[in-house]
Amino acid sequence: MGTSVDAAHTEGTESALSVKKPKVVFVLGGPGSGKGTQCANIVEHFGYTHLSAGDLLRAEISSGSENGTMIQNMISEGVIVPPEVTIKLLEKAIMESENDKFLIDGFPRNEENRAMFESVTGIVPEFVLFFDCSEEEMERRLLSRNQGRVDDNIDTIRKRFKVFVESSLFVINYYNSKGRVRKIDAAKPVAEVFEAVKAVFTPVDDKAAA
Ligand SMILES: Nc1ncnc2c1ncn2[C@@H]1O[C@H](COP(=O)(O)OP(=O)(O)OP(=O)(O)O)[C@@H](O)[C@H]1O
Ligand SMILES: Nc1ccn([C@@H]2O[C@H](COP(=O)(O)O)[C@@H](O)[C@H]2O)c(=O)n1
Ligand SMILES: [Mg+2]
Repeated sequence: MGTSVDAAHTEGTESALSVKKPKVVFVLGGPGSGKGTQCANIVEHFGYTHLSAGDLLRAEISSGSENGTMIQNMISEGVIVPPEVTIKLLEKAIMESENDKFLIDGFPRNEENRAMFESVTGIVPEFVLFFDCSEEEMERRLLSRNQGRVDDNIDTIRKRFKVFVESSLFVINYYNSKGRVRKIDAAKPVAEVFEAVKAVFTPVDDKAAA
C-alpha cells in the first residue's frame, strides 16, 4: 500500500489518510473573510487541529524546499498551486498529528483541488463552513492586516478575488448541491460570527463550549 500522495498518484494506491480516516471540515470563504480568525476560536472551543493550506505553503517556502520558488511566485500572483503539492503538505500534517479531527482552511480552492483530494484520500468533509463576506469588507480587512504577506497588496488582492469567484465558488456550489455547506454571515464583528459558528459545531460535536 502506498503511504504518500506521490505514491498514490503514480501507482494508483491508497493514501495513508484513507487508513487514518480523519474527520475533516473544510473552511472556505473569500480572501480576508475571517477563516483563520474563526479557526483559532474553533480550535479553542471544539478541539480541532487547524491546518491552513496557505500557511503550509508559506512554511514550505521558508523551509527552502525545491518547490519554494514556484510556490512563492504563485502566491505573489494570487493563483492556485498545483494540487499534488498542497495535498502532499496536508497529508503530512494530518499524519503527523495525533488528533483525528481537522479544520482544513483555504482548501479545496478549485475543482482540481477537490477532485484530487477526494480521489487520493477517500475523505469527504463532514461539512463545509463558508464565510460569506462582501469584497469591500474583505478588501478593507486585508489592507489593514499588516502581517507582511506578499499578497496583501491591492493588485494581488484583486487577482485573489477573481480566482475566488472564478474557481473557489464552484467548489462551494458543488458541496452546497450535496447539502454539506453551512453558510455564515462573516461581515459581522468577530464575536458575532463566532456565535453563528458555534451553532454549527455544537450539534455535531460532543466537545461543545461550556
Ligand atoms: N469579523 C471580523 N470583523 C473585522 N475584522 C476581522 C473579522 N474577522 C477577521 N478580521 C480581521 O481581518 C483580517 C483577515 O482575517 P483572517 O486572516 O482571519 O482572514 P482569512 O480568511 O484567513 O484570510 P486569507 O484568505 O487571506 O488567509 C485580519 O486582520 C483579522 O483580524
Ligand atoms: N488550496 C490552496 C490554498 C492556498 N493557495 C495559495 O496560497 C495563497 C494564500 O492562501 P490563504 O488561504 O492563506 O489566503 C493563495 O492565494 C494561493 O496562491 C493555493 O494555491 N492553494
Ligand atoms: Mg487565512
